[in-house]
Amino acid sequence: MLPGAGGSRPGGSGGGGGGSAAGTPGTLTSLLGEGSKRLPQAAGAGPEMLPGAGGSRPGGSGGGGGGSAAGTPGTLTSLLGEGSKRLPQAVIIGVKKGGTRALLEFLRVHPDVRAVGAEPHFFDRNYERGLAWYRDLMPRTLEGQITMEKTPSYFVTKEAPARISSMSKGTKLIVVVRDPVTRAISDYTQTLSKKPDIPTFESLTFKNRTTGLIDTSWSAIQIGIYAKHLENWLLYFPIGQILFVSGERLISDPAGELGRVQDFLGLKRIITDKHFYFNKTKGFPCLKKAEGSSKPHCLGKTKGRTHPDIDQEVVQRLRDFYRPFNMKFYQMTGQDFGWD
Ligand SMILES: Nc1ncnc2c1ncn2[C@@H]1O[C@H](COP(=O)(O)OS(=O)(=O)O)[C@@H](OP(=O)(O)O)[C@H]1O
Repeated sequence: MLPGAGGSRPGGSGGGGGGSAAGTPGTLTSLLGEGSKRLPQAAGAGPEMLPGAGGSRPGGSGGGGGGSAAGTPGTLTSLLGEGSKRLPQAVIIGVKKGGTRALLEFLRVHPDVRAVGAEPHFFDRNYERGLAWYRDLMPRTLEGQITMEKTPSYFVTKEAPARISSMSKGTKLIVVVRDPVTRAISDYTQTLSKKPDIPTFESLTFKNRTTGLIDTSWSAIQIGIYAKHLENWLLYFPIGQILFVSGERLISDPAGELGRVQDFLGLKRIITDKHFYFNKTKGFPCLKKAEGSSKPHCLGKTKGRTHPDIDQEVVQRLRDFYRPFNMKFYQMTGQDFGWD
């Protein structure tokens, strides 16, 4: 276990939550080889503070830019105090390090999407503040515009499905998933960037290196058991109300994935391959024009970090560990993410 792995924040209950979800099927429980176990504090999950955190941007509503269906640009809308703050109709619930920021930034280009910039962490850490507090974080929208937010820790928060369902049973949920092994390494890389003295990835992976027993209580490992977390959501939402976005394809074919997302949200397909270019220096797709700007825009330097080299034997051991859970996840979602 990583002692106090990164993520503890004052007043925060953290992205933890989810021990074994009520109703975890016997197969998953036995695959894990254990009974209920608390998911520790998500490692190193600091809030992403975008400029104008809290949803606002200078002169903007956090939506900014883009004309609405009625033709009023978002920034003008908020300056005029037009429109109203609404609870989100769609939420990106995970997964941590899946590519959630990229998806939200790309979606914000759409004139009918308005999103809060920072992660509200309402359904995990701030729930006691109430829905009025949550709504107040949201940008103003006009009829026909969709309000969105992203907080990746919701996916692994045991209470989140019931809470989101009680806000609105019709909330559309989006999960960006990524190969759980790469995701774990990405998660560790983030923690390492904040706490350079932590033990190696290899030593944190195992409860006992000699026997090869994996420490499933380490959040970097635990978060990637997608099938287990999904069980918890399916107690409250039909599978058709959850869209699974491939984190890998979001990089290799952003326009293709954005096409699926726009369809799911009932939006006109406005974001297309014309909006993206591949930035060789960054090594990732970037926007030709960011929302509310005429300049090209790549994500910041905390996105697309160089990962440390991990012992290939350990990587292989993790691949073997995740395989049955991945298969189960493919079966549950009807999608093969090609992680093996
Ligand atoms: N276009 C583009 N630009 C930069 N980065 C991109 C992009 N698309 C996906 N990604 C991947 O997003 C990973 C970070 O995921 P999240 O934004 O979900 O992280 S977080 O949970 O909000 O911290 C991040 O992980 P790392 O590469 O490990 O840093 C990226 O691989």
